Amino acid sequence: MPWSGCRARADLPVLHRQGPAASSGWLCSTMQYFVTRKVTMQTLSAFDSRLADVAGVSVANSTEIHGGDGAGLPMLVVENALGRAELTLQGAHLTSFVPAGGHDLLWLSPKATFVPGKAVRGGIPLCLPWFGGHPEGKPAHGFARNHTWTLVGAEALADGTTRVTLELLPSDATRALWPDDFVARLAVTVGGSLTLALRFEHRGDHEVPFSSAFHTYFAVPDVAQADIEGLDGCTFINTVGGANTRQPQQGTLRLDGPTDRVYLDVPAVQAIRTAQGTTRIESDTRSAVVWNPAEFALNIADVGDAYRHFVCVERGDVFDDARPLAAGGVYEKWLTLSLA
Ligand SMILES: O=P(O)(O)OC[C@H]1O[C@H](O)[C@H](O)[C@@H](O)[C@@H]1O
Repeated sequence: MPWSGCRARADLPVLHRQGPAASSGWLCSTMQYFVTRKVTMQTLSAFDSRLADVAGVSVANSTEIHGGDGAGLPMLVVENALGRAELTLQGAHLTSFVPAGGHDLLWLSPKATFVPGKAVRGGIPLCLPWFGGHPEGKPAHGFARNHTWTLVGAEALADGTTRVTLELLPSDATRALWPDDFVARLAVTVGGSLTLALRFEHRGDHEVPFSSAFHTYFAVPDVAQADIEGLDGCTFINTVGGANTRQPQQGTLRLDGPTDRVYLDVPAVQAIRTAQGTTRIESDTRSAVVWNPAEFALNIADVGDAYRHFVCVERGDVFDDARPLAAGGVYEKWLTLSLA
């Protein structure tokens, strides 16, 4: 589903922080209420809270939902009759998606921490505006996942889904890592399926290297028994141990140890089949990174032996599939997850 592909009701506009109609009276009379639970959080601005009030979106805090010490991270809960999702404002990072009557498609580590500035382990971190390590030693997977995004839109759509839009703009912290101006937006549509539509506008006056991925952690009962389909015949780069060897995938993929592979030029759709069901992955991105560290996870504090219960299939545009962004260039890609 493309960025603008959802059928929005004409009387339910996206709201912007500087929008002319940001009065609660106007909102009450024109927006359909889907609110399941309202929590006023001091961590969100008054305007953000008002957006949350009008479109089936509630605000919460990670400590309320996931426990743990300290202040935690502000979160959004998006819920309607078709499905329910949770995300942290930090990173615009999905941590849960449950279609009605189904199970959570996303894995959130039982050892996950919700700490400002540190990416949450699990869900869908956004790797942006680079994937993997950086040649100058800047943080892996870019800065988008570690910075706080702003809720700028909330809509109840005519088809019963709910869409929230989050935005990340430059700050002193991002300029230290990425000197150019940019506007990053993520539209998250929650229903029987989950769609993330990413838009990154490069506002610099010169070409820049660019790569990106939806680094999705899928919940599986046992990673050793999960079948990944939709990669047959694709060339993959095996990056385990820095090998960087290339070979074609033959048939269905089942992981049998530490795995870190970059599949290039993949078909639009993959499926993960387990005893629990089949998860469908669709995207207009070109790559799919498949990752599970297996026993190496024992050295990763927020994973440990829980590695058995996820597999990452990260749709994006990375390695050979990445393309630089020209001056003023825009990157727009989407990902849709559902139970098959
Ligand atoms: O620990 P992170 O920075 O979140 O990265 C986790 C993993 O992300 C991707 O899957 C990369 O291909 C892996 O090499 C990396 O280990």
